[in-house]
Amino acid sequence: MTTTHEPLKIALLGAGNVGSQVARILTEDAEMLQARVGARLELVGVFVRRTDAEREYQLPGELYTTDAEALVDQADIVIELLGGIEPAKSLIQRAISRGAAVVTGNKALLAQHGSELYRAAAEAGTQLSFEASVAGAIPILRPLRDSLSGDRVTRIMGIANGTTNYILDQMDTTGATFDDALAEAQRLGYAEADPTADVEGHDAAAKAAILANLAFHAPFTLDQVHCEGITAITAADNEAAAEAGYVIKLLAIAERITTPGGDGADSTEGAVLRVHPTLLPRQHPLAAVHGAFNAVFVEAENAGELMFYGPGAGGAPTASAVMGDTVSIARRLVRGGPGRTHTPQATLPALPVGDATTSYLVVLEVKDQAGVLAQTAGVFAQHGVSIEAMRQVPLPEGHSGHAEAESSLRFITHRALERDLEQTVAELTALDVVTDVISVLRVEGN
Ligand SMILES: NC(=O)c1ccc[n+]([C@@H]2O[C@H](COP(=O)([O-])OP(=O)(O)OC[C@H]3O[C@@H](n4cnc5c(N)ncnc54)[C@H](O)[C@@H]3O)[C@@H](O)[C@H]2O)c1
Ligand SMILES: N[C@@H](CCO)C(=O)O
Ligand code: NA
Repeated sequence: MTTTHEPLKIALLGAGNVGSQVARILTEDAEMLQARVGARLELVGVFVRRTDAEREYQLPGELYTTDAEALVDQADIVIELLGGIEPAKSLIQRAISRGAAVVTGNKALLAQHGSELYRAAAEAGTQLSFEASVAGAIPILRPLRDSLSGDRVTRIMGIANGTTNYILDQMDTTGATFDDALAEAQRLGYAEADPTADVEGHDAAAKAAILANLAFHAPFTLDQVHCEGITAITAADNEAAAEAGYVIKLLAIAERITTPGGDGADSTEGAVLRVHPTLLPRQHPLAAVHGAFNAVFVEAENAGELMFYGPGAGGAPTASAVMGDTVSIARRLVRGGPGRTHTPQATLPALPVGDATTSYLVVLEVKDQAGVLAQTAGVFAQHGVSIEAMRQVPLPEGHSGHAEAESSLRFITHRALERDLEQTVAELTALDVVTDVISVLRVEGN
């Protein structure tokens, strides 16, 4: 193919897990990319901490630089794969203000400062794309932004963090310990530089905010996401879940809701964003997502239920999403046409998690005496929480138990307001006949 357009200059910031794979693809697939874009994608430099460090994919030495600003200033497209807030944010702002297009996988940055950056890009008439920031290789942001832009998304449930899915899956299927599974996820390049962001749910929460932005066309941020990680999940939780026919997944949930109102209060339309360990029935499509795979389950008014599935982490898969954004941007630079900027315009308030409805699995260790059932069931009733199923189950293996405890009770509730469920559990905990609360887990998809 003949190309008349001059080469497009690409600056790569970061040569870690993802950056080194982007460098490899830009080099090894240069011809293919040129054919698809209609111009050569010329890698003009890679910003690194040390130019002489050993890397997974080695480029000619002269391409490495420690001068990020000079590199950004000569680029048509800047690919940011440093992670973290600074210097990533300033470098992206610098690129935008020069009119360069930007591709990033930096969810931590976008979930906190996205609105400011989207606005800056729109004002500068340049493009900012970030498919890699949510669910790695899976095309999910483009479908939300484009394919579903004529529909109304009502709810998203995602397995959006590969590391925690890998850990929970290993614990469920092989009985691995939390620490061993985490070490393996780190070795395989799924985990963030500081894996606290993975296991405490912050990475999934950042993705929930970005997904909600695109799905609901409103500017949600990380601090509006209710976030619980997986560090408190115990063997007893796993056992209780398995015994009741569920699997535990860390879900990122964004849903449009209308509060019930009543008692003088008006009903409000808004969105609740939450990340927490969640029980799913074993037959739910998301329950079949194993290892470090991700999946995003989308419900829309007209489309119905959709599921997007694939590798959500790892160098090469994430680099695939980065390259997709890069090619798309490059084509527009070559052929003209409006850039794709994302400017959330709707106003949809973020509502507190107490307004969400869900159901709970509650496992209590109780004294084996007359009236225990009536007393515990009574607490659910007082808070208007309806019980779907109740069973007396054996105390979990390895659960030492209290001297007077001879039994445990497992309740599964119908859907109820989160705040009513929370109060129910608090009151159950305080009952004299309840000697321990073994598990409290939310259930979705039943
Ligand atoms: N690894 C994945 O599976 C994955 C998936 C999706 C998105 N992401 C995102 O992609 C980005 C990159 O992830 P990664 O896994 O490649 O991380 P990484 O830690 O492997 O690579 C980041 C690189 O940037 C360099 N860097 C960081 N700060 C720097 C600074 N101030 N100056 C010079 N160099 C600096 C680091 O030395 C490192 O080599 C992050 O935003 C991450 O959240 C990663
Ligand atoms: N640490 C993240 C990388 C992908 O964003 C994960 O485990 O999913
Ligand atoms: Na993606």
